[in-house]
Amino acid sequence: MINFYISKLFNNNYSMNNLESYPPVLRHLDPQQHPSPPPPNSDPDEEFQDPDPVPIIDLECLDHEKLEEACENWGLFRLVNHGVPLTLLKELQEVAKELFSLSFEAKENACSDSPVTYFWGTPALTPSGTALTRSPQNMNWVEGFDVPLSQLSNFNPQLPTLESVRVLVMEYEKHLSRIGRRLFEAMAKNLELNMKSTKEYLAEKSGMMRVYRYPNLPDTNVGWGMEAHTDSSVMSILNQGDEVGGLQLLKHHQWLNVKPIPDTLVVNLGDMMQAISNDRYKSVTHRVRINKHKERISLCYFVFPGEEVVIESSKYKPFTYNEFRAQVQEDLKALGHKVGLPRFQHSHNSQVSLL
Ligand SMILES: O=C(O)CCC(=O)C(=O)O
Ligand SMILES: [Fe+2]
Repeated sequence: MINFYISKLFNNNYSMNNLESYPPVLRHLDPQQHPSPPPPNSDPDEEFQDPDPVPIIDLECLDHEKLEEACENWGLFRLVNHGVPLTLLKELQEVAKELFSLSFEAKENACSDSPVTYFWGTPALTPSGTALTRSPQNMNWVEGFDVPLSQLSNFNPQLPTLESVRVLVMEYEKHLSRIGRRLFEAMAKNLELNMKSTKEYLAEKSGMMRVYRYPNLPDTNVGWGMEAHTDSSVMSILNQGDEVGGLQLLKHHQWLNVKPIPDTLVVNLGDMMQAISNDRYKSVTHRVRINKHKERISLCYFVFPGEEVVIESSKYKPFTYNEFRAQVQEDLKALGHKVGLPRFQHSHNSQVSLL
């Protein structure tokens, strides 16, 4: 009976096998408390604006003015002509899907004693990779793998699907570190940062990768795939496939759906870029909504500054990424949410000391 309820909760084509591939907490949804709403004629959550308003940046013919406008007014843009083979983007989506569809226990076992961390319910991890526990009400409807790129070449997973992910991710990393560097150099030029600091800002091995799966649920009011947040990175480069939407960004107090478009990547700026640019560029607030009908796979590559590089700008006290990350962890533990950049602003000193 319970199994019947649970499988009804998920999509009709949602087999028990698939359900067992999810972490138990993502299966426990009480149908009495969360009755499914009647289907609306049109669901505003799933509508995309036409034409798509998100700025498009062409990496092959980089237009500095357009890039500047996107960074200042959006903090997010779509990247085309990025040079990542379409087959690689698709293969990554497919192999990630295959990995997630393994049983929960198989995924847990594959990652014990491994540099890759398997997590669920929150994207907030400690530096050692354990998920920071959330109360069930604040749970994010997501499971994922945290992939430390610097350790991948010595990693020898027993699970064949994880090995396929490793091989593809190593190939993908080459492309994405090139893209991250190229974009950062163009932004640094626009911001007239001196070249010495530009080279120092990005660490040699500055990337990190996360692979996510968001379940589909008929009642999307149960919560968020990923709640509203800003990224702590310099920038984040997202492969959200070409089928299932879910990413939303906040612009002028309104949430806007970012349409999945084949062969494009989505770049969003993070807190470090906002600080480096002295608030000229913005770390965009975004979130992921749950899709009623289809589960969603996304792969996110994060570009970080060197951990000990001091970020200096007039609006912020000098700080390193290590200090920023430690503060975020402290706030998550103490307050349950990230405070982020305001902690480091000159003008917020007095307020922060009262907290
Ligand atoms: O899955 C997505 O589309 C976005 C993920 C995200 O925002 C993040 O990892 O910070
Ligand atoms: Fe994010």
